[in-house]
Amino acid sequence: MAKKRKRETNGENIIRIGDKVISLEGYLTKKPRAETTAPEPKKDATDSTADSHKEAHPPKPAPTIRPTGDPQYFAARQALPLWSRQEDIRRILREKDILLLVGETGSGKSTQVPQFLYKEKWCQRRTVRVKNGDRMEEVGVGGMIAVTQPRRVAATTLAHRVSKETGTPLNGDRRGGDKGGPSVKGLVGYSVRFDHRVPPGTRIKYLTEGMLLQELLRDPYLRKYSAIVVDEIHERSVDVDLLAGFLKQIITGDKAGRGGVPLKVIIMSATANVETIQRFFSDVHTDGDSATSPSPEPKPSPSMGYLQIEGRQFPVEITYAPQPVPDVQQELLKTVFKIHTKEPLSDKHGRRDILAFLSGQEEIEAAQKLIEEYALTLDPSLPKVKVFPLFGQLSMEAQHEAFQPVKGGFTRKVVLATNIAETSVTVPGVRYVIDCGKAKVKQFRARLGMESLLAKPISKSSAIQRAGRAGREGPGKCFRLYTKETYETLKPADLPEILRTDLVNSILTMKARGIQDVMKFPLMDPPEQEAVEKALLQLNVLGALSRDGKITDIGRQMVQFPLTPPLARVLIAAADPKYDCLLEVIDIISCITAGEDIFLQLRTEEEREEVADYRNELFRREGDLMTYLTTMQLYTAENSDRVKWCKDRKIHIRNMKQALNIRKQLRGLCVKQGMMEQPPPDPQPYTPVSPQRAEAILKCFLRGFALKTAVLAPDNSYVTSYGKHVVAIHPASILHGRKKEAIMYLEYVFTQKNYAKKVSAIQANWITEALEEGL
Ligand SMILES: Nc1ncnc2c1ncn2[C@@H]1O[C@H](COP(=O)(O)OP(=O)(O)OP(=O)(O)O)[C@@H](O)[C@H]1O
Repeated sequence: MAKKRKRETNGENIIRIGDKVISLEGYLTKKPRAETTAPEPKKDATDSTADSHKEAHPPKPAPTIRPTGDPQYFAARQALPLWSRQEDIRRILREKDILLLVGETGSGKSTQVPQFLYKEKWCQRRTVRVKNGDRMEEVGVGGMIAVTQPRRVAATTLAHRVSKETGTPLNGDRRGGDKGGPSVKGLVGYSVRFDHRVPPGTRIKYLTEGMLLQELLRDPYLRKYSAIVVDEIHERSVDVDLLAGFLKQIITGDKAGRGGVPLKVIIMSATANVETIQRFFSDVHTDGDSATSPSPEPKPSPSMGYLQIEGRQFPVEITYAPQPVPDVQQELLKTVFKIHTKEPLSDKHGRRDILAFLSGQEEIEAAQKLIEEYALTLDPSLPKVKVFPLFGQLSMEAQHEAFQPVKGGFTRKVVLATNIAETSVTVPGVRYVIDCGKAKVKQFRARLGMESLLAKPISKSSAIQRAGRAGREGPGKCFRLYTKETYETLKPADLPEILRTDLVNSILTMKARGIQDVMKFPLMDPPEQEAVEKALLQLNVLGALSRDGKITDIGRQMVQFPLTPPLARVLIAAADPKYDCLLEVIDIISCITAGEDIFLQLRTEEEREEVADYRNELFRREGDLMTYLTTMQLYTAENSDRVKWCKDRKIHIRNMKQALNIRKQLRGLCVKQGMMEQPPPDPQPYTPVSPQRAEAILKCFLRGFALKTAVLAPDNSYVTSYGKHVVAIHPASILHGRKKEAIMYLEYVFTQKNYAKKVSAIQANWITEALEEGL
């Protein structure tokens, strides 16, 4: 990609990518335009019209089916509302390829459906003949069921639960098996980032949507699988929308790639927008890659069944705040201790623990501190309180702690979670839910290339899901820290992520999967054309797409990394002998992708004085990226007490550990891809990076972030190179208040003001160099 490419010069800056002609106006020059907002969701998530589509067959009387697996779970499984409908589920799927299954939270969808299906005839592995180039070859198709989850913690906890119910080991040894029956290999497995447990013989595999998308790149017909269960579709992450598009292509395609074996798709949720899903799977789009041209007439549904299962296992009593709550943290504290002091610790159903939903990591950590401090003042005759935080950036081990029974019998567990625990999961012991009514939502403004992360009111769908976490092991209670009137004003569902996110990643995934015309890819809610064009252009600048819109070798290499395309591009540039700084770049990327900032915010002058000397050792005048590098290098060189090392510098211990995990994974991937030799083990002596090497590292980052740069204007403000907006350096950056010739920033966020975050000082001419290298 090093060669310079000429832009078309018919009077304006334009570039052709495939069949798109995109203007470069505004990237290098100003082009004022009004901003638009993304459209509202079209339909209520809890749409009552769903009833009119109910399965035509009346429910059959509950057959007396004996569960298989571990007998200690028989009674609980038989009590689930889904249990008596298992024959209906099997019957529909014998006849049809798609089933939309709507059942209340806790009715047994995620745990039972795959168990109902894996013994079905259509679910057995078959050997078929498929075309490979000019010749026919024999391949195995089917045998496994994939169950996708929006989050890692849901995939792993469900796999643990189902492996217990089936009485088969997750670690793949042969000691398990139905009691008294023949020994079996593993039946259940899971696959999430950093962790895969797929024992030999696995028939039911829980995995994140992202992992299945990765598998699709390697196996476009999903030949391993007989069925894909898309669980919690209502969350409408970009990944699940892409997955739905790919699945639609497979089920409506000619099945030759699967040797004629159909792939069954089961879509599940408690709060799905039934109409949107039915409409999506009913009309057959043409994906633009097939030989046929788009059909003007929607074709009939490719064999879709719908089943709505009423009833929940246990009731959940909902209480609203009588009036608006001025201070949510205070109200949370009051509610936790009201429950704790007034309600029993357990009953005949088991423990009665608390799960509270807060908007983000910061709020959780603040609440944890408040609750722990207050708990110390309690009467010693009362049970103790043990708080567990639960948010996405925690390591999997730390997340799993919240799912363990609390140690010490006379103790109540209080789990403080983000919406990571909102769907799919059962947190054992939880019978009380406290819902603060907010969640941090990412919103990307394509035109500005800017992302905001603001706490916003949740949707009704989320509120229902949150309450659903309380009634899973016995009758539960949900305390909503907002009024009934506020609840009524909540939107039925959240805006699908694809309409409010940077599309660069999604489009690269489509291209890697061979989709040429991304505008024709089937999506439930297609994004605006302008957002797609911006993403195409950015991918071209990154060198991931050629000018004719095809994915390049670099693009193909980029999708192998669990990173955003700009960061993946930086990583690949770092392996180029011209820059040769892969280990350093991995260290920096690990720190910036490990969660919220690894540097804790210093709130008081005292705190600042306390850490000043320590932190000065880490700071580099080149800015935040080089500071992260020094921090990681010194941290890994430390071989006595890393916890103390972090505490002295007010560095987030958990995030630093997570950064180490990411570093290990990225190093492993780079070795596997032949980008570097196995690096020497830690600890390595610390050697400061020379200014020349720092320049190479920053230039490498510019390969991914040339469009995220700003130049100092005569009035001392920073003006972005793309769009010409004024941006300020965020107070958390070490370059805050400094005047540099030009800056590069990895994030552009809107909170109270437009802020550049993760900032580095660069030279203005490096920007043009990097852009020319890309174009
Ligand atoms: N990890 C677990 N520990 C204890 N009980 C569990 C666990 N997972 C599931 N269960 C039990 O199985 C029941 C059914 O769970 P399942 O996840 O299958 O329901 P669901 O219909 O998929 O719910 P949701 O829509 O809320 O995800 C739960 O209500 C709970 O009683």
